[in-house]
Amino acid sequence: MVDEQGFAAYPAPAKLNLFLHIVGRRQDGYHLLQSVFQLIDMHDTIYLRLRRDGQIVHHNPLPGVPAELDLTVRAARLLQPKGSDWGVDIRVDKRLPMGGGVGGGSSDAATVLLALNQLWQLQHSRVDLMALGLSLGADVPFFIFGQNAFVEGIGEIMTPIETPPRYFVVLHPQVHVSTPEIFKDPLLTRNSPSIKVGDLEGAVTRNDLQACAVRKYPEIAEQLNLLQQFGDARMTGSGSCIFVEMPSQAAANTVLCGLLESINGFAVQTLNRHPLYEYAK
Ligand SMILES: C[C@@](CO)(OP(=O)(O)O)[C@H](O)COP(=O)(O)OP(=O)(O)OC[C@H]1O[C@@H](n2ccc(N)nc2=O)[C@H](O)[C@@H]1O
Ligand SMILES: Nc1ncnc2c1ncn2[C@@H]1O[C@H](COP(=O)(O)OP(=O)(O)O)[C@@H](O)[C@H]1O
Repeated sequence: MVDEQGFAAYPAPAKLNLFLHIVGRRQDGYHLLQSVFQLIDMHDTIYLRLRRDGQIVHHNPLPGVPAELDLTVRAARLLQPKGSDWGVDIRVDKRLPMGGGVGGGSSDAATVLLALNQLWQLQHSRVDLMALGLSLGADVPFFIFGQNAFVEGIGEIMTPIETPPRYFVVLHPQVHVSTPEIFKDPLLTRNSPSIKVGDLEGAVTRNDLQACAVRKYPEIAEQLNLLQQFGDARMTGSGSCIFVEMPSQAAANTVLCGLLESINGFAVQTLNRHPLYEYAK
């Protein structure tokens, strides 16, 4: 678990939004959504090493993200008790597409909160960590919750749901979708009917953000067309990643192998629980 430099490895898994409906808007302009968040086995790895000088040091900042703005560093700062001599060295092995709608940054932050809560012996409850996480991003509480969930509000209301094991092909069109721009689109559907968790089975679902993303980014439309030959392909979150269900891991791999080399994709399997689920009580 601990490497020769003293770093321990912690996984930060991705999610897919199996659907995403916009059902209203708050006074502050934030949109109210309903979505099923599904954990998948594609992940970043966060390496952490304890320090006792109170410093939080990021050893390999991501291109275009200064260390102080990285969600891992922000999560550690948020958790660090005032005046504490607990510190940490951070390294991130980034595998998840950034700004791809698979929640990579949020999951990195959640993993840091879960791991440091233990390493720094803080004993915050899961609920407290979720509340702290929400100030870093709307998806962070879900990863701390650690179970597949029907998610409402702006991401803070969660009902655990059982989802069957499934396989997906996930493609990453090489475009950066601006989340605020999509939410500002005058053509965005903002009044999808609200559904109840008990009515999920058999409900007709979609991603309401997808139509706006497809209009603005032809690369997403092209790759959606490509995946649609295999099933009900759709976008996750505010994009740009898209996904389609496959009957098996082998079938997902076969589809990936048949794609042009210029297309970036992954074959993934669902997770039942976050790998660090037991880190919070
Ligand atoms: C829609 C989701 C679903 O998972 O997309 P992804 O981030 O995964 O793609 C998330 O909830 C995204 O939430 P979050 O990650 O906090 O979005 P941000 O980039 O911080 O939001 C940027 C801007 O989008 C708008 N915004 C965001 C979320 C929301 N529920 N309503 C909004 O209106 C706000 O104007 C906000 O300032
Ligand atoms: N550790 C991190 N990993 C990814 N993105 C980060 C991280 N820290 C800060 N960010 C910023 O957050 C933005 C959104 O990241 P990400 O979570 O990957 O997108 P999404 O929510 O669409 O999945 C990035 O474009 C980047 O500027």
